[in-house]
Amino acid sequence: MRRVALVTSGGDGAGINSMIEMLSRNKEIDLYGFHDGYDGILANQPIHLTQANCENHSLDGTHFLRTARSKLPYTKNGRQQIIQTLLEQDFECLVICGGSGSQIAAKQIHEEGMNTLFIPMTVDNDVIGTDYTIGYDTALNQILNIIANTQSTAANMPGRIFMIEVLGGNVGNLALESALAGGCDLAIIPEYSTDREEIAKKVQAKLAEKQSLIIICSESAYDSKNYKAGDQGVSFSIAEPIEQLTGVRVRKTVVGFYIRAGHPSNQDAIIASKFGYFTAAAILNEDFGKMIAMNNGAVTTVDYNDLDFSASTTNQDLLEIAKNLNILNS
Ligand SMILES: Nc1ncnc2c1ncn2[C@@H]1O[C@H](COP(=O)(O)OP(=O)(O)O)[C@@H](O)[C@H]1O
Ligand SMILES: O=P(O)(O)OC[C@H]1O[C@](O)(COP(=O)(O)O)[C@@H](O)[C@@H]1O
Repeated sequence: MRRVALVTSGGDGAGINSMIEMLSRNKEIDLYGFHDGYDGILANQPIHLTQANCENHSLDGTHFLRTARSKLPYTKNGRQQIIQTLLEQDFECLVICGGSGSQIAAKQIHEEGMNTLFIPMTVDNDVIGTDYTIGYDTALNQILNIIANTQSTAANMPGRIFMIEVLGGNVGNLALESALAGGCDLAIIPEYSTDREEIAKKVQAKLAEKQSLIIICSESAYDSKNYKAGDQGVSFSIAEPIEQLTGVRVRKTVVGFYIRAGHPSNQDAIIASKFGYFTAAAILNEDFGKMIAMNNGAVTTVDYNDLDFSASTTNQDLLEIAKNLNILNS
């Protein structure tokens, strides 16, 4: 039996239970999870993740394991504490599920003495080396529900500007994709100029052509570097000059954390299941130091050393379409 530890780290992502459930099915793997990310490893109360414990819960919105942000991996000393605790318990590998920050930690922990595998999980879909992250599709679907309802009220009561603010961290993928999928009029994303006056002029020009406008605004569309992940309310400051210029009140919805929870969509559940299946294979083949990824529609394993951390994670195809449609804040 291969003794394997698993943590989730950073923001939660719907579907991760499917990945864990799939991994727990493998009879050659003895799987243990720790609550609360890296801190949970030091708290050292492993939970045996057997198939019997995991089955029937893969589609739950509540994860098998709580996730968390932790100071530990930022220092070599912290990482050594994690490694030593796991080695003392004879773990052969640590599976880390998380976003772009957790990915850095996974690589460092691997290089410093503990085999790791990394599974991309974040609603932001901003992880280097993979087209897809667990949780993204469910979050998009939740946003699309909100857009659909807003479109109804926009049709019922014309003459209004609606602005829907969504999560996404430093990357505009959630805003970009939901604006395109939802047929919205503008996506304000951090990759483009967030100059308030320019945005207001663009909105004014669009309002001259349409009865109502629906704008999707990324949480990080700040015009300064002061943004911290999870800050909310940027749409209020963007709306102010729009209202002054157009004389129309902006009706705002800050979607916030509603989108991170809930039952996973089929896409999240099936991709997570595939990730679990390929993670088991990587463990049995001792193919460590890798990320399980989705690229061009296929599950792949990507060596940490092949990751280009300076690359953009914004979806370039969608960006091109949005640019051509003139629905970006540029
Ligand atoms: N540069 C880094 N070096 C080492 N560990 C990091 C780094 N960035 C993040 N981490 C670890 O990963 C955790 C999650 O990272 P964070 O960026 O908050 O979320 P996510 O992994 O979902 O992007 C952090 O709390 C920290 O424990
Ligand atoms: O829950 P917190 O700690 O406030 O974090 C909020 C951040 O988490 C996210 O929802 C997901 O981020 P990560 O998955 O990268 O951790 C971001 O969209 C948001 O900026």
